[in-house]
Amino acid sequence: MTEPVADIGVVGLAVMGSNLARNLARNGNKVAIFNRSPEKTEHLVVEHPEAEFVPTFTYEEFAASLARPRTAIIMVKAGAGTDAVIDELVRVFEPGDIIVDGGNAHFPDTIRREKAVRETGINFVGAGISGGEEGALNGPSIMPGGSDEAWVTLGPILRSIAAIAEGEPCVTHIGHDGAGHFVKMVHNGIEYADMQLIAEAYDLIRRGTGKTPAQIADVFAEWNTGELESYLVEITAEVLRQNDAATGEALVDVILDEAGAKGTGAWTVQTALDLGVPASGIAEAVFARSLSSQRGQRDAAVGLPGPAPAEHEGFAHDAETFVEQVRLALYASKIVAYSQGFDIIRAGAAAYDWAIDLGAVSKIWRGGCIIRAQFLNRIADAYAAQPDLPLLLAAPYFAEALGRAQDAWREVVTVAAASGIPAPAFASSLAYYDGLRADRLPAALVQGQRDFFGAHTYRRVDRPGVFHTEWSGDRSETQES
Ligand SMILES: NC(=O)C1=CN([C@@H]2O[C@H](COP(=O)(O)OP(=O)(O)OC[C@H]3O[C@@H](n4cnc5c(N)ncnc54)[C@H](OP(=O)(O)O)[C@@H]3O)[C@@H](O)[C@H]2O)C=CC1
Ligand SMILES: O=C(CO)[C@H](O)[C@H](O)COP(=O)(O)O
Repeated sequence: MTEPVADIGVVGLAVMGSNLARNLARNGNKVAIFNRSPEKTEHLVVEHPEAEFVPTFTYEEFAASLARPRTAIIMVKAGAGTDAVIDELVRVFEPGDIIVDGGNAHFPDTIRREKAVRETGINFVGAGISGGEEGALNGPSIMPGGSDEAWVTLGPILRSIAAIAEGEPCVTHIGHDGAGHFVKMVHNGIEYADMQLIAEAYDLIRRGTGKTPAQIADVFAEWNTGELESYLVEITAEVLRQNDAATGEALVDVILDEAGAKGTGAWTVQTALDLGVPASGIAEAVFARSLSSQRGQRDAAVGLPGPAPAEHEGFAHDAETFVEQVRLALYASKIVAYSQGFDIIRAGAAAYDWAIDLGAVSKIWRGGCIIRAQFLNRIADAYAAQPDLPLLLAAPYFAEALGRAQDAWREVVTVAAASGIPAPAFASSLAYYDGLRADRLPAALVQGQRDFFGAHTYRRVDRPGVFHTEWSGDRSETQES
């Protein structure tokens, strides 16, 4: 019989779980490991003897190896795999033990699982973990939900393995039940938007200036020394600089232009729609990936009228000026994407009764995760100055940056449209910004139309109340009681 020698266990030893287990071991924990296929367990033990893992091959053995109260982190394929592992752990665990799901679970699943597991007396914590392979090993950003009771035990463990940014661990108790996975979902939605904006910036620079991918890598490397400093800008330079060994071409030119997606971006947009939050920049990023993968429709659209980007190649007369305009447009659009992301979190917190501290969220995203960026310090500052900030992009720092970017942002969107270069995230971010600023929106006409065909009523600018016009009668106005 296995002795209860381990402080913590990890179930699921693929990329994330194996590296997280090593991170836990490096930080003074005795780690029990288990994977459905035993080969992964055996492999990890052989590859990393320094970690002194406790290998286990049945759930009974896994539970027996853990000191009480038992704590296990699940890192398996989200969905049915997570449910299967939870069922097994609930079978072998006892009241007071803690099960942490560190995968990319959809937050309604986490709410459901937390409720079901709580009834057994076992604590269930859905924790978003970001940082990929490197982050899991060296320090991810961690977004745990779950109960206050579980956080007392988990907090010190998670703090010991999280990334450190500005001297602070990138982990905080986000809120109860599904709050952690909700925030991780929005993190990924912002990730989609950031990646799409960067991709549009690359495309515009390439077509506008004729620079090679390697030259554009230099542009991104330079941008990474300023206000755009971020992990995604940094790795963009790396990807653009990479040559394909087989052809000698830039790797980016031999990668099929059809973007994949595992679903977290779509969940973010679906949630934003449900909550009535106009997360248009994030939505465009998700749709841009979908469009890229519609190969049949893209083939059917070849030859349709419109400017042919090739004819406009090198349209930027002053390459350096254009590159700077794109930089400013990227920064402004990025501000919009983050502002929309924080709006989704605020709306989610209200809808699900989670006390989410938006400033704390911005702080734990400063290190370890995929969207880590210098920029998040400015967001943290904005929430520190005004914790109930109604609109992030209107905070003084961002308002100034948006002011500075105005002309360039508009010029880049104009030039993209005129040249037939798709820049949906840039364009929708600008339209969103203009929509917010507008003194008056054509929504008034939409209200009139709704009242016309469906007696849906409207409110007036000059007096309170709800009104309807008798459109099919004498067109007099009545006030609803
Ligand atoms: N990869 C990344 O960069 C990131 C991933 N995540 C999330 O972390 C989790 C793990 O990701 P990753 O390491 O990439 O691994 P995968 O998502 O590829 O999942 C593979 C792991 O899941 C296990 N598994 C699948 N189905 C079952 C099942 N029914 N019962 C038991 N185990 C099962 C596999 O076991 P077996 O070996 O037996 O097949 C394997 O250990 C996922 O939820 C993912 O979304 C989060 C952040 C970043
Ligand atoms: O969670 C992550 C990082 O935070 C993953 O990298 C993310 O799942 C990637 O998503 P997609 O495959 O949809 O691009």
